[in-house]
Amino acid sequence: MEAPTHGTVHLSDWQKSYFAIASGTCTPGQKADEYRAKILRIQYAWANSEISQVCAANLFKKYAEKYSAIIDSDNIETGLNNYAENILTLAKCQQNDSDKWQSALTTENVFGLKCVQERMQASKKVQSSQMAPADALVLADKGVSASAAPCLPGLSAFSSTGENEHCAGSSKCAGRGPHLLEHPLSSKSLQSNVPPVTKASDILPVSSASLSEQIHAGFQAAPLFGHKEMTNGASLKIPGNCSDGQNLSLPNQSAVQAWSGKRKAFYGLTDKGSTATSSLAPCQASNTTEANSFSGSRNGSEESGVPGFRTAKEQLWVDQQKKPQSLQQRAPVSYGGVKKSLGAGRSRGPFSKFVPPVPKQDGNENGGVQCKPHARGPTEPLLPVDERLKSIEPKMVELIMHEIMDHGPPVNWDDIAGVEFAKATIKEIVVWPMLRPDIFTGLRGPPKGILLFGPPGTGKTLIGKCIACQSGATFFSISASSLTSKWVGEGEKMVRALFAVARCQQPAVIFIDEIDSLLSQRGDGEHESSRRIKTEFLVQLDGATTSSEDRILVVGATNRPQEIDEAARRRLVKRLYIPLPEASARKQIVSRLMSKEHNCLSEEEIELIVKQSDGFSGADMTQLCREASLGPIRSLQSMDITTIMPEQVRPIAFVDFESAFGTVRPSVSSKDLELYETWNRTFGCGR
Ligand SMILES: Nc1ncnc2c1ncn2[C@@H]1O[C@H](COP(=O)(O)OP(=O)(O)OP(=O)(O)O)[C@@H](O)[C@H]1O
Repeated sequence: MEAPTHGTVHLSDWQKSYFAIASGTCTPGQKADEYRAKILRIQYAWANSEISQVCAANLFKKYAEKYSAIIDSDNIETGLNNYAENILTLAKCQQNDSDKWQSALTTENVFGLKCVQERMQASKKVQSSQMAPADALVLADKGVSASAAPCLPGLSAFSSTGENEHCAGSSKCAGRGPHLLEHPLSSKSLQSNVPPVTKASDILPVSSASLSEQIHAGFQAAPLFGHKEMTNGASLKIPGNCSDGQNLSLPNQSAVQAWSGKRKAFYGLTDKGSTATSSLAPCQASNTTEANSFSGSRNGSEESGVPGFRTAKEQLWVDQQKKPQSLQQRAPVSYGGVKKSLGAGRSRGPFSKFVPPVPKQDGNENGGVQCKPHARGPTEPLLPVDERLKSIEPKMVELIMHEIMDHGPPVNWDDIAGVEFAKATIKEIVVWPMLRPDIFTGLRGPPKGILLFGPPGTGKTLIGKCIACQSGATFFSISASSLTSKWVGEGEKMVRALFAVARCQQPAVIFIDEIDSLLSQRGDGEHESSRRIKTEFLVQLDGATTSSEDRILVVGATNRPQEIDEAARRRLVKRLYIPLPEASARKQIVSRLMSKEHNCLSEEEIELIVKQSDGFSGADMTQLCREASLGPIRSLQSMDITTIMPEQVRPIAFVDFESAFGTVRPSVSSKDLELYETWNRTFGCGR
């Protein structure tokens, strides 16, 4: 991008800052400032039509991610991780690497301020114990004076967490200063004293102006994402409760809120359902419920190094917990704050109905480049606007939505009997990285493809689905043979469309059953269309056309691993053998299935069933139980099936299993098993 020539931005500045950042010599604060400045420059360039919106959005994403990564990083050397610390820094004007963020407020002068003095006096008089004793004690422990803190009762719990955004810019910071501990009104008095609300103008006017200015400057990046209210001066206006005079609207609080809002804005810009206004409204979190839950959930947590303090990621986690159960299930904890705000921003999971990407309906949501949930009527046309879906035929998206995307019930690890090694490996290499992309980076990053191989009916599909459920990913399940047969001539397009939709719905798991038929070794007789599908698949799998940050996992399953060619094998880096269930797993399957039925099986009888079913697959065991469950019905021979009462059906007994063994046989031959074992020894990643 060409450097804008207007204003104070010059090419040399641009280059200088680039080299400063690249040199690795600048502090995290300087880097953050630089990235923020870059974001502004991008915005100027865009506003002046020097770059396209797409280009601006891409650049913005890039730098916003870098910026967020710094302010979110828990690493002391590379990040400005500590939210409270930064607020404190702002107010104290110490340890601040950026002179842009200077504040006139210091620990030394804060007590000299008239308003603070007044509040101290007032708090002396007020004996009402609006603050919860526990909170007060926590504050006291920290040496923070509530009497000096301009907190409302509703904010008391917040204070106790150490992240009272409202107070952080003023007395909390001061409270941490050396003088406060010796102050007559310090920890003892705060235990019962909560000061009355003070007019905004009374409180610490000194620090407000400069901070507000800086923050306004920082906010100007917002329009790129369509949050107009952030630039028109309303960005620092606190909506709802906060502005009605009941709560504080201290100038310096505003600054701190704005600082927090500014940070949140970076999370909230593209976050589903998170408008700029809400992200700039810490006061909403100051209602008692929020404050209490905040306090409660973090008590004793030392994760961030500040007891009771929550980072933005943790806040996200708490927010997730507050969502209805169904939502939680669909979108489990995502710690990838940066990714969340700037990535696909999906809010649905594997079991909800597919929500096609549609154009944004108003400028304030998502900035128009992301997918957005939308309740679409049956006749309403599908309008893919996501860049990644522009070249995809809508009918393909429809097909994927109806036939490939899985809407079934969730699967837990406990639902899969046995295969402990495979489950443990998958959790480690796939599920955790999908849940914590921030930790599993570089070499720890998840593979793009894994292969589950083994006899039929051993739970490979279950595992694929479980991966999706447990990692909060959207589950796409397709049989490779249907690519070549069902969508004749369209298979290649379907592969492309599938990956494109998955990219919009990431994190996503694409489960491909019978993957051998897609990736079989090339032969002379290979059909041209099959070859094209295979090529397209390998291209997609390689991520050649995708960003390396895409969180899409391909899980291939096969009963014929030996047919997979070398190139494909290499790409499916983790090849896990899913063997026949051992005795303990078979017992688990029978016990689990029987526990849902009326039965009279004793422990010994179950053991006998397990013994007798040696060599059965999971699917065989299920079939055996089904067959046995029909026994009681068959024994009602003489009765009219249309008239019998449910209670007339006797419980399932061992005798039913005995007769079931007469018709249900193991589906896997020992010869096949040998083949799997051999292939596992050669190419498998198991033990
Ligand atoms: N390990 C297992 N634990 C519990 N149930 C199992 C297990 N393995 C198989 N089943 C039962 O068998 C059914 C079929 O399993 P699944 O489809 O996952 O096997 P698969 O290995 O994918 O088979 P295929 O190779 O034929 O596609 C499951 O719905 C489940 O009822």
